[in-house]
Amino acid sequence: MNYDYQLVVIGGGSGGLTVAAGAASFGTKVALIERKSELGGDCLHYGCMPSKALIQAAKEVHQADEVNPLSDQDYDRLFESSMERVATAVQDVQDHDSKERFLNLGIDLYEAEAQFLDEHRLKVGDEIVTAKRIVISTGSSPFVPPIDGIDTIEYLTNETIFSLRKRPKSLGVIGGGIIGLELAHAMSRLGVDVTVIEGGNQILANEDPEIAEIAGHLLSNELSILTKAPVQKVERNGDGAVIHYSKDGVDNHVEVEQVLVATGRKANIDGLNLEVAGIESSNGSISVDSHLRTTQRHIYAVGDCNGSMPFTHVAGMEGKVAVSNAVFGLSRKVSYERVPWVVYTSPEIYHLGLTEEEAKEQYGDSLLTFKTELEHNDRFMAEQNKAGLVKILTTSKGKIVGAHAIGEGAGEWMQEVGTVQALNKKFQSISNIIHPYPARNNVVSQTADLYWREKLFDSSINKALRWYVQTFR
Ligand SMILES: Cc1cc2nc3c(=O)[nH]c(=O)nc-3n(C[C@H](O)[C@H](O)[C@H](O)COP(=O)(O)OP(=O)(O)OC[C@H]3O[C@@H](n4cnc5c(N)ncnc54)[C@H](O)[C@@H]3O)c2cc1C
Ligand SMILES: NC(=O)c1ccc[n+]([C@@H]2O[C@H](COP(=O)([O-])OP(=O)(O)OC[C@H]3O[C@@H](n4cnc5c(N)ncnc54)[C@H](O)[C@@H]3O)[C@@H](O)[C@H]2O)c1
Repeated sequence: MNYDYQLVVIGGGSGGLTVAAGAASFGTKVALIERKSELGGDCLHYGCMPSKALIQAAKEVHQADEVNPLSDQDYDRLFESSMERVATAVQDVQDHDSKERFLNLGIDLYEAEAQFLDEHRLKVGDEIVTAKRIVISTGSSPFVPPIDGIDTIEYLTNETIFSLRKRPKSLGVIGGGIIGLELAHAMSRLGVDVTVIEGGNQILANEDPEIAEIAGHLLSNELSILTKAPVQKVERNGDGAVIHYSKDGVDNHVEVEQVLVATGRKANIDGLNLEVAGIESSNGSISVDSHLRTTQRHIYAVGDCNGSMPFTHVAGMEGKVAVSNAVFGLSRKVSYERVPWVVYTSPEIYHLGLTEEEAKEQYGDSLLTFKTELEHNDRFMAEQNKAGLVKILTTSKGKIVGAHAIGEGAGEWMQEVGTVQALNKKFQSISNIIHPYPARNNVVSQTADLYWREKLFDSSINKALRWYVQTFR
């Protein structure tokens, strides 16, 4: 059978753009279908980019306030200009991800919603497009739980919060995950009175509990955080809202001007008509095997829509694997073991691999844990940024199984551990790398030195060496 395209990609976000550009650069005849008028997806328009722009603007406002306390009028003005700055930043990246760039790669662009008619045919607006192979990369949207009264208020999500121009006096954030905390912290630094209400036992449920506890403690200096406080009901209150939650079995409430719902994500699969193409889903996401193939061997799914790990760098990594498999017919597998992530609160949190609890369960007594508190590092002392911790988990031979840190800039300097792990080197090898003093990554080599202290200085080898030196030298 002849097809219109060798490859059709559905969704022009982080995953879809990687696949379309990668496949086209190897001569594949590619169509990219995106329902929105611009390419870039969630990361560019409602996610990574606007949130990081906002975090930076808010950090600068916070620093200004520390030097010279800001008035209400100052905050109103700076809130508006920070939001304008976010829009400019998004536009800058948009220009880079322009349609022209993809058209110049020889890709045909369709601006329409795609829907399967069968396993090789798609309805794209008024047209029918046929494809030999298909990659689905339709991303995810905010999941809004069925909280009583939620439809009676005008709540914000990550899709609407960046459109605010007027500073709300107060904001209730339902959900203390990454989205909730990054945005809550930025908003509080822009002069908004923020309360985060998290139903679970800890904020940042996926973080190592010790790191999450430090984060909760530090963030509480700038905003209110409630844990073990599931939100049960919301009500309209004039132009604002009342959020009802229960804490320790006692019902309580908070009155706020605006509500941000940050309670997780749901894959964008509803309108795709997956059933007619024989594509199965499970727990609301498209089911894929380790080659990213769906239940139809010629159809792949990458990024947030397959429910693996909802990060841009994962969508990109999966996109590259999908290109290898769909374009070259290889059988490359995905692995999530070495995927780091960063929470861009201030200070930042770096996460790689297993938490201490998970690692203990897997490695038992053979697990080694190396920790350095930032207050024991010269640079962090010099900068008076002493709050924070580095925690590395290794096997007895030094294989890195988990790496966690909270500290100023941790997202950058901790990646050294991720790089060493990716190169299949042992943690202690960092000890032999000369770090410029006093770069912040000295705290990583300082932590690696602890491995040698444990292995050499406190061991029987050390006793033998001491005996040798004292007896013969
Ligand atoms: C507030 C926030 C902050 C974030 N910050 C970070 C961060 O700092 N670092 C990080 O790694 N990740 C971050 N993420 C996560 C990141 O945005 C996502 O993991 C990433 O965008 C997923 O890429 P994707 O290609 O799977 O989906 P998307 O980028 O969402 O792209 C999917 C595209 O498919 C289109 N589409 C959907 N259905 C159809 C259809 N039927 N037909 C045609 N088109 C369709 C959509 O319009 C969309 O453009 C953040 C997310 C949020 C919400
Ligand atoms: N820096 C980054 O890389 C970055 C930034 C933002 C988002 N992301 C990605 O987006 C994903 C989704 O983030 P998220 O924060 O929306 O989801 P999440 O699942 O991490 O957090 C949602 C939180 O909401 C809580 N919750 C749910 N219902 C509740 C209720 N009724 N009352 C109180 N609390 C309730 C949950 O217990 C949970 O802790 C992240 O896991 C991450 O992969 C990444």
